[in-house]
Amino acid sequence: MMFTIKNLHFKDILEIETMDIPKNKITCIVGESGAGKSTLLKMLNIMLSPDKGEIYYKGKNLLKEDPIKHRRLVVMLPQQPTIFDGTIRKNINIGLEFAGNDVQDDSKLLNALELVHLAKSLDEDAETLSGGEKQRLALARAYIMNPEVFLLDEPTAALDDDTEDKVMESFINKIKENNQTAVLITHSQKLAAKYGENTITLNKNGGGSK
Ligand SMILES: Nc1ncnc2c1ncn2[C@@H]1O[C@H](COP(=O)(O)OP(=O)(O)OP(=O)(O)O)[C@@H](O)[C@H]1O
Repeated sequence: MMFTIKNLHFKDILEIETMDIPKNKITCIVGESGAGKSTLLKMLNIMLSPDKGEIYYKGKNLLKEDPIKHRRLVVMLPQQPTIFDGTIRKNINIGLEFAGNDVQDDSKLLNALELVHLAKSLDEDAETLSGGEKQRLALARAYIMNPEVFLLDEPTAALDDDTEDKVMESFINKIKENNQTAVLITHSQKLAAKYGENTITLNKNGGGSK
């Protein structure tokens, strides 16, 4: 297992007796708005801690792990990713910089842009991109960090169906090739049916079920 959760409570939002998230699989988290999907994802990245209970990452208790080190291995793409002033190049490299890693050269950055189907120059100002283009830029930023696990919060919410399909297909093929794991929140039944190998449904006012 990549993550194991036991007896987790968080305010009146999450109550999860037990939950397993497998390694090398695509896990989709589904459930109505407000059910706590983003809250759960943030806990897997130590952005939030439960009031009670334990979360284990590869058998280690997350509450005892260094969040900075953990976030090199487990990278989160938030629902509304931040775009920084400056070029596309800077915006892809900035995740590596924040993690204290070396930046990548242009050929690697261009590979990442290609993977997310963003046909733009690295010198272009990121601020001028559309909402869906910014979302793909942030996905490229997560990808280039080469983590063990991707936590993706509605990564294709700003994309049309056709682009969503292209981006997810190449992204997921790549992470399969690299033996990586993904946990992905989605409202798209189509996406969950096509790519989900494991589905977790969260219900409002409490628990998770499988
Ligand atoms: N740190 C927090 N403290 C208190 N309440 C919070 C906190 N974070 C989120 N909430 C509340 O918890 C509930 C679940 O929020 P969350 O964003 O996890 O839902 P979600 O399932 O991801 O929803 P959506 O599908 O709309 O994105 C919401 O009612 C939200 O207001």
